[in-house]
Amino acid sequence: MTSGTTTSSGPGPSVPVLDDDPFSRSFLADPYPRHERMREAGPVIRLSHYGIWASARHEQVFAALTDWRAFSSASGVGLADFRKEKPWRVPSLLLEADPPDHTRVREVMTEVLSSRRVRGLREEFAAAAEALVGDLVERGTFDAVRDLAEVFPLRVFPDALGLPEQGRENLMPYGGMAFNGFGPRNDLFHEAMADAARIQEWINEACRRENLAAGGLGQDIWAFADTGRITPEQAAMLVRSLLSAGIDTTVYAIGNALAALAAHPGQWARVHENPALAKLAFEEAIRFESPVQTFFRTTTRTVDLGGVRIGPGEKILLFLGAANRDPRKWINPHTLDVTRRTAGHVGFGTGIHGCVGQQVARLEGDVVLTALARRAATLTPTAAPEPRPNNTLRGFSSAPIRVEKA
Ligand code: HEM
Ligand SMILES: C=Cc1ccc(C(=O)O)cc1
Repeated sequence: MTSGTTTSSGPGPSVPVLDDDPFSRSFLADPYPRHERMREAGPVIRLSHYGIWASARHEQVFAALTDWRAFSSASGVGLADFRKEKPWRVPSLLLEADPPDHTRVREVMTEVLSSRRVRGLREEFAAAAEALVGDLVERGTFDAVRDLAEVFPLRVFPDALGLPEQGRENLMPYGGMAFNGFGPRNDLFHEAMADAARIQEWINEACRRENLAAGGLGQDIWAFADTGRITPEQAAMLVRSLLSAGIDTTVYAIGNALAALAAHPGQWARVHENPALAKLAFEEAIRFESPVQTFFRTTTRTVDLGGVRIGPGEKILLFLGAANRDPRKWINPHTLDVTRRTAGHVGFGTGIHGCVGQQVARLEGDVVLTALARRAATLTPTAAPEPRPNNTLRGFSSAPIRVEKA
């Protein structure tokens, strides 16, 4: 990292240029000081390593996410510009589309993942959380990631989706392909894609109507194909969206929440005293250690963002995790506070592409942290969490903890 030089972007003020590589292992291992440098450099900056624009400030990230007309998703929400290069997979009908194409399939997915439908999952999710957490607390020491964060979502979500038991070991690797696939073709990308053909074959099979159990979210999507609201091809692609976004995100989020709460015993004490705080604690953990750190947009015309003029067809990297720690928006942003008012955080994005599965995610976080709050008086890290580098996701591959039974 060298200090930024400036370049003019036209009549506006000169724009700071930084040479950080936000997808390097050093950056991913310790992003927060780098975020601070980018926020302090200006509302919008240039990252010369990739020749892209970027913002790490809440105001500009929020503005870009809500202005889908000027900041498009249809050219891809990763570094790759779909107008210039072939995507590694068929683009998502939701994530990588703009209105009007996006509108109808988003309406269908919103109905499939309605609050009422998600409430109907609570009993089963809570029972699974109580059983798993009960066993782990009896053990006294366990790995919050390997034994809980990686186990619980893979136990409840594929069942809710209606996936067959066979082959579920492909789900996390496929999420790894999706999330590393938003980055540059670095070693994280190539490692994730090592077995791509076989895994994509399994995913395509898993999306077929005949392979999805009755009563699951997958069949709920397919039912819309019978109404003519969507085509069968679209139904399969929407199931693929759930498989892409619905597993790794919650695994990383639950792992991050547990690691953060173990590192802040005073905050855990508050949740243990009042398990109803579990839901808030999970939301604050998503702000504090955002599982989804970044997404790109592509400008559709000359735009002014934070006083900086950006021409059409430009990639801009939005640092959601940095926006969630911007001192211009948050008081004591680097402090975990389970009673904080987290409204406005962009951990689930915002605007028309805001996370359509966030109620499922919140349910998973709530039932796991509630089950633990009732049983564990204290959480104590027994070793530092092991970072798990990923071009888009921030989280850990291991977070060993000891719990004191309540
Ligand atoms: C804590 C867990 C999760 C986090 C942090 C998260 C984060 C996000 C973010 C930041 C976006 C916005 C993408 C953009 O603006 O380009 C998004 C979109 C999306 N999420 Fe989530 N997500 C989570 C869990 C889930 C789950 C469990 C599902 C499925 C049940 C899901 C399905 C989706 C889909 C389909 C989209 C695309 C929506 C659209 O483009 O209209 N996500 N998510
Ligand atoms: C937030 C991540 C995300 C990843 C993939 C998809 C998709 O494939 O539609 C949606 C959201």
